[in-house]
Amino acid sequence: MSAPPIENQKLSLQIIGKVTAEFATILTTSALAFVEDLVKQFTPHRDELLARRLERQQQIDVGQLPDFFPATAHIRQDNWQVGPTPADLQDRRVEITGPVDRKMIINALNSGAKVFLADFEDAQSPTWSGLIEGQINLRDAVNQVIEYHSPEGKRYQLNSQTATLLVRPRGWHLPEKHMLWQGKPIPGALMDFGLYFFHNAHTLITKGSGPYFYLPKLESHLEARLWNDIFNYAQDALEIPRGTIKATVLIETILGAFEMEEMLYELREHCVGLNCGRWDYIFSFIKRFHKYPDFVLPGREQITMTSHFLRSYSQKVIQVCHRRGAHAMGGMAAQIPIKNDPQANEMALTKVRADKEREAKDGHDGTWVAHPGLVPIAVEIFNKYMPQPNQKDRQLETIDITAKDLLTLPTGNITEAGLRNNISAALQYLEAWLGGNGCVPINNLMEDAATAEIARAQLWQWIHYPKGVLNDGRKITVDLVRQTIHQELESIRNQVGEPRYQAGHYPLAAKLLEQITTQDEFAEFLTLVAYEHLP
Ligand SMILES: CC(=O)SCCNC(=O)CCNC(=O)[C@H](O)C(C)(C)COP(=O)(O)OP(=O)(O)OC[C@H]1O[C@@H](n2cnc3c(N)ncnc32)[C@H](O)[C@@H]1OP(=O)(O)O
Ligand SMILES: O=CC(=O)O
Ligand SMILES: [Mg+2]
Repeated sequence: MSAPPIENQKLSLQIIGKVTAEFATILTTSALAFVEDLVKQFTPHRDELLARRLERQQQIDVGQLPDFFPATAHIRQDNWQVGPTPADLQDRRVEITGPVDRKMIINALNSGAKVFLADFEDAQSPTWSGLIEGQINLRDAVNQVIEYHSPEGKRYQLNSQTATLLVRPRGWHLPEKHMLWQGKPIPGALMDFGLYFFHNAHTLITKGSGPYFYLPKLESHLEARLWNDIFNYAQDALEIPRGTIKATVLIETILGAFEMEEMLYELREHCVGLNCGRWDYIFSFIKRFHKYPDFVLPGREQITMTSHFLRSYSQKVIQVCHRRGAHAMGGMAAQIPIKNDPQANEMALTKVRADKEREAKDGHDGTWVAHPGLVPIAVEIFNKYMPQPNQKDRQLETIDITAKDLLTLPTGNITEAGLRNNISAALQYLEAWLGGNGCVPINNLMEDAATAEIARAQLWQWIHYPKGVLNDGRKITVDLVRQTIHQELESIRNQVGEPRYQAGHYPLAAKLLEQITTQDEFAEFLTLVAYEHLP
């Protein structure tokens, strides 16, 4: 299917957000016509697939546990490979991620990592200004003219050698309320993908790179097929050969784990890898089984990648990817460097090292880091275990991961410290997110939308089921959570001081957290609830 010429189209997309002179360089008539085309072509199907997610949830709610589909067994058995991997994606040993903030984009591209994932998703609060500024920043980065002057007088610009750029658009669930089509918010993913692709695809190709994407939170191979259709449509519209776009799919939902091979198949012309998005994966595990009183997980600090269900899933990702010629990317350790406390810092770095070492030894072809200070550590470990650009030739055919492995509950307990940490982290994260910041350090850990989802999902689960009991015997109740939210809010208020507290969004964060954890219904996404309050 090829798109009609953009110049002949009459624009019916409505822009509700502010359009400054600088924003107008992104929100051009041609770019908006392109986004509008994508929206017209693909929104109805996106809506159907979101409805299908709810149907799957209803099936699970009545006891149908997920399993590998008999109907797609031929895809898992047949002989096929993904399309070729471009030269600048062959070696992905360390990928740094970060929001589309101007300074951070420069720092990340200069960090020494092989790849930079510029994030419109877990690490980005989707304010209108933040998103459009992010598009400006990315365009300037692609054109190698990006600069930043800090208030302290420091000047930032790109090094001669930089990381390969990958962009992660928002997940299918997130709307963009500042762009309306037929009076309704458009899918945020189509805005992020459409604007970035329209403005940068040709330049990237000319530079010898390409339009590369990370695809988040997919729940089924049909959702992967939708992205494939979008890629074909977009490439045809801009007269770019099909197969030029290269994507990496995050396996970060429990249902997606049962269809990872099918997802790779659907996107085989466009897909070069899968990634273990461990944080959303844990969240998805809690969410999809939230009706099961026995599926109550221990405190999130105890759910590590060595837990059977997570280790099994990461091994499955490696097995599937290597069988099909794709990169099997590892995930993000939550630890970040700790300033002014060498001992605590060393302990954090030891945890990061152990995580990266396990990934490299297991067969991952690369990993994620959250901070430039972690790049040399991860590089050193992957250099040691993977001197070659990747280890795709390592086949894990003797490993047999079953549905039971993927559904084995992690063991552990729930402590008061864990309860307080979930409440405090969710409160502080939500407050930051409502203020336009999508990734923050809290207690020396990186917290983003995925980790905050785990925190609030656990609180809901612990309140609602008999197994939600602290290790000192106290049942976690609505009253206990309310009272602890209040206490943690006061403690944060003392810590940040009155001016910061008054200028921030703390009471709203507390209200939303209380609502989402104590209500009967399990909210599909925290970010959807909070988005109503975002400018
Ligand atoms: C579950 C998932 O989806 S994981 C993927 C999503 N999450 C992310 O992308 C995490 C990204 N990381 C971050 O946002 C940050 O590292 C944080 C918020 C965790 C910590 O940030 P800070 O407290 O500002 O870190 P810190 O003060 O140590 O930063 C030192 C320098 O490194 C820079 N920096 C820190 N993290 C990054 C990053 N990820 N990319 C680029 N630069 C970074 C800072 O901008 C700062 O630069 P400067 O010295 O030039 O001013
Ligand atoms: O996106 C990554 C995750 O862990 O979630
Ligand atoms: Mg994620």
